[in-house]
Amino acid sequence: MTVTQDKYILKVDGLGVTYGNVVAVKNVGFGVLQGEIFGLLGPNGAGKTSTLSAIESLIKFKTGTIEVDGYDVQQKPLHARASMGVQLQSTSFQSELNVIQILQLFSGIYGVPMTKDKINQVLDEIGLADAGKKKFGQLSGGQQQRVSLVIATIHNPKLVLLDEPTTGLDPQSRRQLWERIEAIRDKGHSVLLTTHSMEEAEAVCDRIAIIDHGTVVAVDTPEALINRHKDDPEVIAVSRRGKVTLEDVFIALTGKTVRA
Ligand SMILES: Nc1ncnc2c1ncn2[C@@H]1O[C@H](COP(=O)(O)OP(=O)(O)OP(=O)(O)O)[C@@H](O)[C@H]1O
Repeated sequence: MTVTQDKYILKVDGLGVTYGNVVAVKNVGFGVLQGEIFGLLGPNGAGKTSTLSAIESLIKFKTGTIEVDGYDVQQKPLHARASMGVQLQSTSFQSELNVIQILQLFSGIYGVPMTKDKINQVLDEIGLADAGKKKFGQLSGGQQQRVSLVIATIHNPKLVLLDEPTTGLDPQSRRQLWERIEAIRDKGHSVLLTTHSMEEAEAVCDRIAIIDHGTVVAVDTPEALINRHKDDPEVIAVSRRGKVTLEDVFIALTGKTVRA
């Protein structure tokens, strides 16, 4: 982890999000340090996407404050947004454009033009050196995710937001994407990701927050959470084959009930 002097790039404090009568997020608070991968974990409907949407200023929130690189997202939305990169869904890209055209398009939109050499270098870095002329729609899921990660970081944002980045990928593509995410972290960016995979959280996240029913129930490193709870009777009761994992801690903290 390359955390620099505990500088928070993202600060969420007392966040509350409601949709009509539905309370989606209640008094959520956490911070993401410079140069760390922070995971937001929670069962279906826990409030992860609502929290990300509030950070991205896609929805108005009822209570609390959010600061990105020191900019309040409500007071200085343009500054805050310029400090963030968001991984777009693959459906957001025109499938008929080829990879080079997509990189050119988005570098133009973000105002950071890329030379031919720079594009080749980027393609090489993400293992797509021979795929520049391939249409986006012809790429595999893993390749599409790698292109969309590049787009999310094209303007060198301090904070990168990834909503379930590896869902649907095979183990090889998932590992490759983890390495890309770690490379982004190692360049000094902060990454906030959501995931349902406890294995992923243990493998790549420096710290995690577990959120349930719209509230944060735990924040720490995956190892510290396992160590703190490994002897809890609830954790031992759900553990399998004698080994306590982050998933056991997660289930013990959030319950076994399947959410709608
Ligand atoms: N646009 C909306 N209108 C009404 N209720 C909503 C809306 N979006 C989310 N909700 C509700 O807010 C709560 C939190 O949803 P949210 O999508 O933030 O959870 P999540 O943790 O991202 O879930 P998942 O893991 O299933 O994506 C849920 O009860 C959900 O039904």
